Amino acid sequence: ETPRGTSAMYSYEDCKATADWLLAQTSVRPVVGIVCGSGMGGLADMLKDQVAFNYKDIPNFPQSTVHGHAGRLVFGTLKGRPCVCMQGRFHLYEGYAIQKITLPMRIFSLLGVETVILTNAAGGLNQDFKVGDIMIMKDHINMPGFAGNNPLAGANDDRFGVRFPCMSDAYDRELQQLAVDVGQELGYGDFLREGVYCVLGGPSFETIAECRMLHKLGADAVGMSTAHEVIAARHCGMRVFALSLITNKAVMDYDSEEKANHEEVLETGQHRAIQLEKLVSTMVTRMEYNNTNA
Ligand SMILES: O=P(O)(O)O[C@@H]1C[C@H](O)[C@@H](CO)O1
Ligand code: HPA
Repeated sequence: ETPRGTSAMYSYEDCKATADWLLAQTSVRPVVGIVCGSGMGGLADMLKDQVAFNYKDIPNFPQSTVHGHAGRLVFGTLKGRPCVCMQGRFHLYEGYAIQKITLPMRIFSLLGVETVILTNAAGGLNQDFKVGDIMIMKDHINMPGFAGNNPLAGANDDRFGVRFPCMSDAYDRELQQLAVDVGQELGYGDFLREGVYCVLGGPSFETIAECRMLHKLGADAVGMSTAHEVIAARHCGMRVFALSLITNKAVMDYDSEEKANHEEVLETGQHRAIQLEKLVSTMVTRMEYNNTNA
């Protein structure tokens, strides 16, 4: 009998079929996979010689339902490096099973991707953070995971990875250092930070008491994505780098007039778009790869 909540929802063969379908339609053999956060879809426009697929046309793929997430998988090159970019990601609050949200990571891996760069919009809990800051993720707190909502729950297929993957090394330290170095060179020192991201289920934004609690627990930023993708990506052995754009300050004070809203999130994305693109594209050109295509 299939166990409850099984990750066998998409078997290895299903993922392989989707990857093979994509590989048959493009000559790009991506070594880097990029995931665009809310309002950061412009990252995909950096790719040259694009071959793009609407999610609705890709076998087994879910659909994007959130404003600011276009729903296209874009292949192309970034300064000569073959890349694939998700212009739109999936979230728990859209009603998808967690295995469905993270399916693209397994497909990335089967496409030959070695390194995943994930971006997200997040609320700043750290009182030193300002709107527009870019936070290099050094770690995460997976709140839904505490309640058993982990993308790896269910039968494990060893062809993807081991039953109990380590997460203390989830965020590649060399890539974090590379981001610091590139950020300094580009003159981004004033708004480049590092910190811990906490994922919640959403879609409601946090209460004041929740924000205070998360901050006390060690989170610097709060959002509704990324950590699940990181777990799935690490499970299948890809290197991970992630960053949060602080699009709003989490409301921590009962006297505050601030109210979190998705429009502000998208607007902040627009303001920082150029710098985000420059940071990511420069990092991609400086990374080391095993694949000879790169
Ligand atoms: O896909 P990300 O994590 O960037 O999206 C964040 C979380 C919610 O989907 C939305 C809230 O404005 O932005
Ligand atoms: N909370 C949760 N998710 C978010 C936020 C926030 O304040 N801002 C952008 N995504």
